[in-house]
Amino acid sequence: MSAGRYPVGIIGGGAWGTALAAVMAQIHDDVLLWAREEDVVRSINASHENALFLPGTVLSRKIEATADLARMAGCEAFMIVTPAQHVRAILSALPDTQAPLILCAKGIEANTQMLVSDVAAQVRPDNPLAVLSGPTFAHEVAAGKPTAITLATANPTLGAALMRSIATPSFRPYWSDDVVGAEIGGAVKNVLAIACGVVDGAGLGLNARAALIARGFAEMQRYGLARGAKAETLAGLSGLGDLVLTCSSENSRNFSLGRSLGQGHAAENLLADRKTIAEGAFTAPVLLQSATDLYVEMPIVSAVCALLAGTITVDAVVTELLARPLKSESW
Ligand SMILES: NC(=O)C1=CN([C@@H]2O[C@H](COP(=O)(O)OP(=O)(O)OC[C@H]3O[C@@H](n4cnc5c(N)ncnc54)[C@H](O)[C@@H]3O)[C@@H](O)[C@H]2O)C=CC1
Ligand SMILES: O=C(CO)COP(=O)(O)O
Repeated sequence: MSAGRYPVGIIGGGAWGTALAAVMAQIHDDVLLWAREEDVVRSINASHENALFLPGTVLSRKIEATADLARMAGCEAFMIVTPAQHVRAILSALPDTQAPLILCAKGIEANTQMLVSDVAAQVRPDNPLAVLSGPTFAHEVAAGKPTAITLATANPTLGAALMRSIATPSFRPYWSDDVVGAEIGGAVKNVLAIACGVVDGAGLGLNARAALIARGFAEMQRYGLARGAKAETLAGLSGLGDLVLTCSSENSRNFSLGRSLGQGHAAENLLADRKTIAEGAFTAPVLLQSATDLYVEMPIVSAVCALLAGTITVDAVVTELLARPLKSESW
């Protein structure tokens, strides 16, 4: 990539877009971040903090925020970091560009069952695509803590160029040619993190959590392989790696949503009160529908859907899962 004023533009000023801007500021002189909220733009430009979505992290002065998408036209590559359900709209509104798009949302589009890369390929057929996904809590990445992540793109030359433009001494991408696998790992683990949070909130113990991670991973593999993912991608950073991270920490919004469900709070109230995104709540119903269409069994995902819909209690869901017919552990 040739030198330009903004080597990488970031679209989305939530916690993750802001953390990625902090990473980019370690290696690039100017970083332009588009945020939807004027408050976020003001907070970043005036106080060098994203007080709404990543409070407490002091940001580099190299980061400039804007609410004007037209300003992003000169960027040589884009990180698309809005929630999955808004990627279609934001890509449609992006200025005319043929720059590579690095897709960072973790989810599946409601109604269409499309992965974010499918949406991007449909809306922006002329832009090269890559997916960035892995075990990456935003506040740790923004603080410069060591992090490894999958950068998936079918084109190895593009993969190498993008890795060079985003890698820092503490942020290490690994290339994969398996875009579908990288996306499915990130989308499915969010739903499984809700389930692990439920186990924690209901006080079901660490054995149950380990069982849920292992059986949840079996669900991720069944579904991923049915959609064309490679097994090794699902077992890598963007699959198992991210599953382990988000299933074991209250820092995960998905885990903490599940924890409150497990403590008996109503899903409707929890979702209405949220200021930040718990992607798993949006992914769960479309994932279950997609799995059903593919004849893939996903009992844990199904249980999360029922809990989110408020159609079952935690006690009943646990009884149901444990009462399933005894079967072989492989699949
Ligand atoms: N926070 C994290 O640690 C990580 C998050 N991700 C993924 O990044 C994506 C964004 O998550 P966060 O930055 O954490 O979100 P956040 O919860 O910190 O912020 C919410 C974001 O949603 C945006 N938003 C809300 N309504 C919108 C609309 N109608 N159109 C466009 N944007 C809208 C807000 O502007 C804001 O950027 C999600 O898919 C998430 O799974 C991926 C890796 C790590
Ligand atoms: O995806 C993440 C870490 O890799 C963030 O997880 P949550 O969205 O559950 O907070």
